[in-house]
Amino acid sequence: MPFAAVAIKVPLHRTFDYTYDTCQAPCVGGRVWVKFANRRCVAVVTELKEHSDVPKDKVKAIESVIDEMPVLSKSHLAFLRFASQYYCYPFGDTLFTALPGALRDGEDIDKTQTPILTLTESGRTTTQLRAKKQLALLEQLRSAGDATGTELKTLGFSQAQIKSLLEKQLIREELRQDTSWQSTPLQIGNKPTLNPEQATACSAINHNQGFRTFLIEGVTGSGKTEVYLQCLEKVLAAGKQALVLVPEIGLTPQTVNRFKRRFPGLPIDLWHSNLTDNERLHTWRRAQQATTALVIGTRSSIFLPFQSLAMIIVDEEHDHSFKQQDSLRYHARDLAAYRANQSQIPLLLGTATPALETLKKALDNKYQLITLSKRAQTSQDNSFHIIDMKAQQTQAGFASSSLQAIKRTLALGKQAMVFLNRRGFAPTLICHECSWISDCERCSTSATYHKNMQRLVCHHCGEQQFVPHQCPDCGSTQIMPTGLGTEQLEEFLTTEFPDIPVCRIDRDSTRRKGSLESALERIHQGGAQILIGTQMLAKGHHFPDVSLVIILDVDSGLYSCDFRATEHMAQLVTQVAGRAGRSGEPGTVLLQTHFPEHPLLQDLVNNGYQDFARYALTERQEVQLPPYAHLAIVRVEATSAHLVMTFLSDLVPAQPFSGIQLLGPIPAPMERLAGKYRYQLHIQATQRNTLHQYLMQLKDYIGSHKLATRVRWNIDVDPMDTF
Ligand SMILES: Nc1ncnc2c1ncn2[C@@H]1O[C@H](COP(=O)(O)OP(=O)(O)OP(=O)(O)O)[C@@H](O)[C@H]1O
Ligand SMILES: [Zn+2]
Repeated sequence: MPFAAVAIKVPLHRTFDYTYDTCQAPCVGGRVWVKFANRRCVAVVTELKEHSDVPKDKVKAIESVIDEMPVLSKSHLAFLRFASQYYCYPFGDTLFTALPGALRDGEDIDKTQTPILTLTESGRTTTQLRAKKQLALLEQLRSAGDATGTELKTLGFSQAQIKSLLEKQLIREELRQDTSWQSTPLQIGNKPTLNPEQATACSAINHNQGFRTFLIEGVTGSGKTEVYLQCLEKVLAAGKQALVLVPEIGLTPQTVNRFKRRFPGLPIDLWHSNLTDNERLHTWRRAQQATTALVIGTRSSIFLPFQSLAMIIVDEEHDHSFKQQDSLRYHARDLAAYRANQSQIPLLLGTATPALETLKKALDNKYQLITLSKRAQTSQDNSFHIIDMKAQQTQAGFASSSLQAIKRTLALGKQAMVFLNRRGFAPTLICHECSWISDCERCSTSATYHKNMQRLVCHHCGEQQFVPHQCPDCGSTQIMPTGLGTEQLEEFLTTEFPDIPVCRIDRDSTRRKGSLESALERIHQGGAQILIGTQMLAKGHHFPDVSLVIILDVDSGLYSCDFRATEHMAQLVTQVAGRAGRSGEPGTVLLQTHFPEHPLLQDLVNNGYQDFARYALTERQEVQLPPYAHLAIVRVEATSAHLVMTFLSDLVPAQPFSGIQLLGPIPAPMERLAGKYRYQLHIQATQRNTLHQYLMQLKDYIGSHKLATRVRWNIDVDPMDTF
């Protein structure tokens, strides 16, 4: 009797056997409907076989077959199996995480047409429209060609604007048959001549055959993207596909347009969290059928089933958004390395501030290191200055010299950028009389004061409270905001510089759809302005007019309990600083700190990230922390602290396991979050294999533990932080 082993979306580390009818045979990698625990659900066939260990009278039959052709190829299944094992996450869950929603629900994949928006005759000539944004949309189609709804939405246009233009018959939707693009010669838009360093980089990459990882360590603005573009040229001209992974906030209109303009007419698809199920399905299918040439996407695009993938690029590889922080806790960069190896293709990792993991592999010659040491459009480097904040008179957190620097910059018609990685008005309210603090009721942290909203908001659990007029403890009316947030900076700078437009970019100011895009557009129009932002403003943007950058708070990064905090601080400082002086004159970067003599800060400022990172690596080696050891964290939470402790203590074996160091159970740095108590067990090993062997056993042990269903637990392999 023939059997099919199938994966089902359940939190179990195994597949399930079903029989099937040979006249309607399933295929490996195809979907079927099965009955599981009295529920009808979609399953993916992972193996067809002649024997099963399930007793004959217990085994059920597949209800019906959905796909005649696999939706997941054998190699893709192998890739997902690897991801499941590596991240200790159930195979069925992993597989269903990778599939787009429509396929998870059993929908048909058999669509071969994509809706495209194109200009009508009158759309081509219209130059007057009352709605500016609609006019901009027409302009976009005129300059960069037809586009899908997904693309336009990524570029900051709304569904309402599209609809309105459709009604005015200035654009129309055409269902276009996906055709092969491989047979038409690749068109290439205007491009600069590479400088010698870029040319060396491209030639090293283009001469490569098979799998190889390149780390392009290029200072900010050194033209890494240009290197990607010129390497892609070769791949795309050969009719092969490529994937460009970008950080969550890196998928800006600028980036997208740059790729579109360079390769006019080429089918380019975008992938990010804001797509509809249908849009995802389209891109999935276009990747699989090779009707798309290039996908630019955020982390989950690593799961797309390309038919002929020939290059993967991870831009800003150090960025934390490549690591998923819940369910399948994967790192897209690390999975990219597996996929590149599996497909025997090159992997390009680019950044000005490599993660220490990546840098170590490059220094160990596992990756080929390519350095771009000069900025592409200016010959000089930015100048850094440390401002000692000890005993300084400050105004809204600014030293007087910082304010003067802003004045000078604006007088020259340039832009100044102020960076503070904390949104809201102030991180706490404090009672002047009794020192009551605005704590979040559900977390061991304070709630941030948001003046515009008149609310206290916990940035960890999202809980909102009204702002009290009187101290809840002593009744005093002397409650004041303490500490700084971006809202406060905005209020202060708007009063200080009344004639100058001030633009704040953080998660609050950009919540409305399209608001980030329009803010970025305003900045790009240039002229004297002050930009205030959190890390949303730090990365990837090219603002030619910014000549001054002020970083207000580096100190929290110097003294944090997390071992990656200094690395993270240095990356952020370097990336933010890199926004200054990107064209013409070099920029000025001011760092305000209470610890001007701190050796890491000195190293960063005087010798740059490259030096800092190499020094930081020797520090990690001394204390045997990643990347010199491999780490996994078991995180457990429940409403009862006792339950969590009992469970975690039970995971610590009586006998030590050779090659494994355990730390814990210890409370998480934020012990209480959203009303739950959180504890952790750190598991560390010098050998990757030892760690994974241990985790395999541990995962099975946890799965069978009687308390496992009464707590929430997860295993985080290669965690990005210890919070
Ligand atoms: N060879 C070149 N000649 C002239 N201009 C160039 C050259 N290479 C890049 N540029 C320009 O220099 C600017 C910075 O280049 P690019 O965006 O590629 O740098 P990057 O290293 O990717 O930047 P980031 O710091 O954002 O990561 C861009 O405006 C780009 O068009
Ligand atoms: Zn909270």
